[in-house]
Amino acid sequence: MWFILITSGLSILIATFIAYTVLKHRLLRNGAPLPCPPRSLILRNIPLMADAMKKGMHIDLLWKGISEQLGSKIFFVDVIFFKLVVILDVDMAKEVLVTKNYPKSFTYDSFYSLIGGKKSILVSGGNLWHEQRMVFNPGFHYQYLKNLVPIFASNTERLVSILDKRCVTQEVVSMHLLLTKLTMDIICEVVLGVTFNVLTKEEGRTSELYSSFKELMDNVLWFFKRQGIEWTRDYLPWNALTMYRLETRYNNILIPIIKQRMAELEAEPALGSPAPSPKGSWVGGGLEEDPMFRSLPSFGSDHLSLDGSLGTLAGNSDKDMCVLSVALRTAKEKGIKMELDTVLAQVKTFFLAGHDTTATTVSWAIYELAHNKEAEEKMVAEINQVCGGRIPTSDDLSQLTYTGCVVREALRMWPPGGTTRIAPVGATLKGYGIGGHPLYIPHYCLHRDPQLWGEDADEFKPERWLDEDKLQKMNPFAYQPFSKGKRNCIGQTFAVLEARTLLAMLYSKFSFQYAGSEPERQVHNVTSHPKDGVLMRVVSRAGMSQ
Ligand code: HEM
Repeated sequence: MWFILITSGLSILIATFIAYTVLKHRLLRNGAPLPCPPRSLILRNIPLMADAMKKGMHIDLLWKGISEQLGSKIFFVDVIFFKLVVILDVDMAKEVLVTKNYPKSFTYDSFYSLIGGKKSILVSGGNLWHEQRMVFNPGFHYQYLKNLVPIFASNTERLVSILDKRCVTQEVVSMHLLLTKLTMDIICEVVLGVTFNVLTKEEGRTSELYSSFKELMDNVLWFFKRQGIEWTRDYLPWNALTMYRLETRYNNILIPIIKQRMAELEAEPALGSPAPSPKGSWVGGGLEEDPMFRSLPSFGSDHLSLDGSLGTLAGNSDKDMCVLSVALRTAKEKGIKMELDTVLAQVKTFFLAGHDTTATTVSWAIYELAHNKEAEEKMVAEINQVCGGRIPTSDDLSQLTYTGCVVREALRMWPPGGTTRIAPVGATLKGYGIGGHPLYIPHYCLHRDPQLWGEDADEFKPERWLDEDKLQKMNPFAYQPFSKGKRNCIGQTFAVLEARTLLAMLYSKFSFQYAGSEPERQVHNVTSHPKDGVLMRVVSRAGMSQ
């Protein structure tokens, strides 16, 4: 009996595998065949990949290596059940992201429990995506976010007092861990209008929100890293039950708050017609009218039009002004019905996409500045001159030009993510057949390409962002930490504003000495981030000047 069951199970598996392999080759048959590493090259690259991961090198270096060996900026590699098409060419990236704006690929399915499923603004498409982006855009617009600088600042003050103590004890701290918790506190307060004190509980207890998020994330990643058996997560009952338990625990913290905000907005009288659209289009948070971005030479603005207005930001208290309340108000004015599961999906997406990414950016900036004292001193001089020792205002932040260059440069050298799209079956790209398979654009490879950035592409040079003439001549798709086109990052203004606030407040009081192993290793989860936590010894600036 068992023998029959096992052999028929195995036969079904083998037949499916053969059918799938035949099918995937057929899918790519349209257009010219894509370059692919010969089997030997793949085999050579497996130890390379294992070695890279062990050493904590950036995984995208593997794609860079294959591209150089093949002499092609587009190729595919076999990833067990599908072919991954890797694109390192700026013009091809433009076609995928802007000209065709292909939808997100199925590879995001692995993270559904973290982002609330297919209704998430990160992965959805069509009308649902359009509506959600329109409803949430106002809350990520500079005109609104600039009012939230005090929230960024008051949370950062708590980090400052933790670091004050560490200056005395000379204890080494993981800046990445502290910043991850701080940015989680900030995103919670900005999006939901509540404080969870994730950072302060670091001293003793763990916040329920943080531990439930982390447990869910660890579980998702465990399976994500084991591609061959990933399906067992959802189909083996005990794995599926664990996932259900973890997701429910996380959801149960968020749902009551969301329901409360929805009830408050339901009870609120309608505020009349929405405010008129601000000048120009502003997908991605209205960067063109954002003085923070205007203080830097422009580079590659690609804002595309999307209907929307600044919405009505009116509210009486902090919670009325949270991103969620602003979005619910906009939806009400536009007659868009917001279901609980749709709202939950967006809140979870903002939590996932909106804290570790910024924490990683600031961590890398601190790491690079610790290795580049000249840049640090320049930035500190600017911060002292503009902020004069007080807590920065939004106007101050928009004048921090060099600090802005530091943030841009940290994002160039260490972009936390990439993007993966999928083209319909039969699609071609510059004559190559690409249909039906995920198209991956590794931002790291574009940002470190010497052909695009020059021979110093691997060096941290914030000054490169001041060379207006050179920037104007560059292809805008050479730099895309926030991706490009309509699906660019909704939180980019938020992230840059937050990063500038953090750097201004931290560096007006402290300097950081790197205390980790050289070079800092990297880890690749949903995003790439520093593996060793950016260990730092904190030095008080007051002490330095005495
Ligand atoms: C330095 C910080 C950040 C970086 C580097 C970053 C990067 C990115 C990238 C590369 C994408 C495109 C992803 C893809 O195509 O798969 C993206 C999309 C997105 N990001 Fe960010 N992000 C950052 C901060 C934030 C913040 C603070 C938020 C929200 C509070 C946020 C929310 C989102 C959302 C909702 C999307 C999906 C947008 C859409 O498809 O319409 N991100 N981000």
